Amino acid sequence: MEMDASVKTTTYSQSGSSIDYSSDINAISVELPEPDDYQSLNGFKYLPAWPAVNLEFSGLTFEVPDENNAPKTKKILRDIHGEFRSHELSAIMGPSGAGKTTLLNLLAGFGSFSSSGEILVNNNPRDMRIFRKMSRYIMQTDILDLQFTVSELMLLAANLKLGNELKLEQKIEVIDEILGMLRLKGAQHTKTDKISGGERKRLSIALELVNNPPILFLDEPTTGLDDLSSSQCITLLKMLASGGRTVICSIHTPSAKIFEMIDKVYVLAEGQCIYQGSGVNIVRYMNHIGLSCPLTYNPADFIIEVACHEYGNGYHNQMVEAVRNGRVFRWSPSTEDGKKTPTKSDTTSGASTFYEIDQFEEEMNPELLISKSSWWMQYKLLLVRMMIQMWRDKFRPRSNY
Ligand SMILES: Nc1ncnc2c1ncn2[C@@H]1O[C@H](COP(=O)(O)OP(=O)(O)OP(=O)(O)O)[C@@H](O)[C@H]1O
Repeated sequence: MEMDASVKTTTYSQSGSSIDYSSDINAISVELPEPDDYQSLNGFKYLPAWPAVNLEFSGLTFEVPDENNAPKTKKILRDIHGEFRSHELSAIMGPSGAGKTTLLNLLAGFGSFSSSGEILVNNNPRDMRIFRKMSRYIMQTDILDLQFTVSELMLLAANLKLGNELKLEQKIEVIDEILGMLRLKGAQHTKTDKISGGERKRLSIALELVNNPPILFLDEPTTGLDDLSSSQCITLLKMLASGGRTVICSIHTPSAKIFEMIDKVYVLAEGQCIYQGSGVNIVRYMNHIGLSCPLTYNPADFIIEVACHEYGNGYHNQMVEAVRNGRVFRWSPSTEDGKKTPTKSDTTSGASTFYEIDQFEEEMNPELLISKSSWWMQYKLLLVRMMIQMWRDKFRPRSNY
């Protein structure tokens, strides 16, 4: 029981915040002078503003060895093109096996060795050194430490990601703001094995927001959630996008309500793109090519059925061709003044003017690329976390059967 005393919580109160944290996790935070280059953005008072990011890809192909036909390969993605922009919530849709996760992984920078094609970040070739710092990937199954409360995990993430850049009080303010925005304050003292599915998903997002990344990738964020939690999750992602971020998720069959909230829909079928554009335009587009979506039908279900050839085989090639030759782009959301690339003033703070920039890297504040916490600090934090976890696990009440 001695250890229990050492892990008892301390209450910290700053700017209306009243979050309890494990004193062991707090022990590693050291007070430093206030940094100058943080600004108020989106309610995130102390987090740095990143430049907004547009992601463009062309000729993207991904193939794997065909196990049934040894010397041959199987094409998972076939020469696809597209663009995902800042300030937009984009969704990659398609039937099971269409290649959604594969595309999301390639865009996030995983498995790119066996792929071909070009991926551009704000019109420049993607530099993985920078891209890794600015993007976060939230997987379908979140891995959370069950023996910690929501607040403790958030503070650990803040210490790992923000290092000594911020004082403890400032980190607590940041955490408070994020938990407030994601409606997690009610669960802040609850251990993560007790929180609901929707709260778990929001916590996974909250943990990744700690350094305000400009690009978020999410694999099936609504899987396993009920209708209400799903639409709350998508509303939250839309809010993050409207703050200047580029939010890209894969999604299986969204409800009509969720589908309406998506700014840009990218539909895959058999590794090819059959539609990219605004979700609200999809019915008019399909009408245009001779496919009539019944009034009472969910357009998302309808296009997935089309992708599964339920309305015949003739439409697939026609739709792929319309994407290839650019005819489909008239159904895309309009860009401001026809300008697509974010400017220096267009950041995750929510600014929204667009014009050309030549060197994206030059626009970045070099401070953003420097790791905020040293390997030694990370080692100490993770060691303390492991010890607390082992201790709590040892004294966790177990059922007798
Ligand atoms: N490394 C690999 N080796 C062999 N096959 C693969 C590999 N990666 C993906 N595939 C296959 O490629 C296809 C697309 O996979 P992917 O996971 O991208 O589909 P998805 O659209 O996300 O499907 P789901 O909605 O079911 O998750 C599937 O048929 C999958 O089995």
